[in-house]
Amino acid sequence: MASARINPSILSADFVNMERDLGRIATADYVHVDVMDNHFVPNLTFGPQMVGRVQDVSPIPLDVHLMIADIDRWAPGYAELGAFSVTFHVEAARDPVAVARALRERGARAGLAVKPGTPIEPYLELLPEFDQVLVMTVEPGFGGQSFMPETMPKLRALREARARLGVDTWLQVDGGIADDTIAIAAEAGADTFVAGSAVYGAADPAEAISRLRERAQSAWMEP
Ligand SMILES: O=C(CO)[C@H](O)[C@H](O)COP(=O)(O)O
Repeated sequence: MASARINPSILSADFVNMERDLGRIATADYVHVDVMDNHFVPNLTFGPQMVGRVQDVSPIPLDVHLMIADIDRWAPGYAELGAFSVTFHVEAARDPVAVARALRERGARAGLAVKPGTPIEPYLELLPEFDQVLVMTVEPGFGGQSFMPETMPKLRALREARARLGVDTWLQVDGGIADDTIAIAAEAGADTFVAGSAVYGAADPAEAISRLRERAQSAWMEP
């Protein structure tokens, strides 16, 4: 397997020192950009103008996570900003496959996200339409919450479906990922890990990124 992907979430960065804080995670794989609209989730972050500026100055590619309503209307614009990947919530989409195709047509990887309470089974056969699936391991909206291990069966189901369908869809987790939880998600099948407070709350974010990567990869190697 390739190395574990670590995507720090700038939800935990200093919003008025964003360029500095992007520089602190230059050794990560992708920067996770949480777009929240105060409708789909109770929190509010930023929209396309800010994401475009992050795209301009980030040393690593953008992994945009849309936690917004009316996805069918707004998601394609984030791909046009040049994001590497754009992930949207199935709970907010009228036609998830059409959204995924619109994202891919615009050059972005298409990602499907599910909240902790949303079953994954109805979407397993759609895996070929998506480049990544994000299993939320907290309720979306805020950083610093506790990891929910009860979401792990979804990763196992996704891993099985991916093998059966012969696709290479990345399996991402987001929420409460830290030194003590990343191995649980890695063992269940995750290969891409979003971490906000565990990276930006560390004295040395680069060291935290490296440690998280090593812990995930060690979990893969355990029998
Ligand atoms: O999507 C998110 C919240 O909805 C954040 O990316 C996530 O919570 C990361 O924060 P932490 O690692 O501190 O849990």
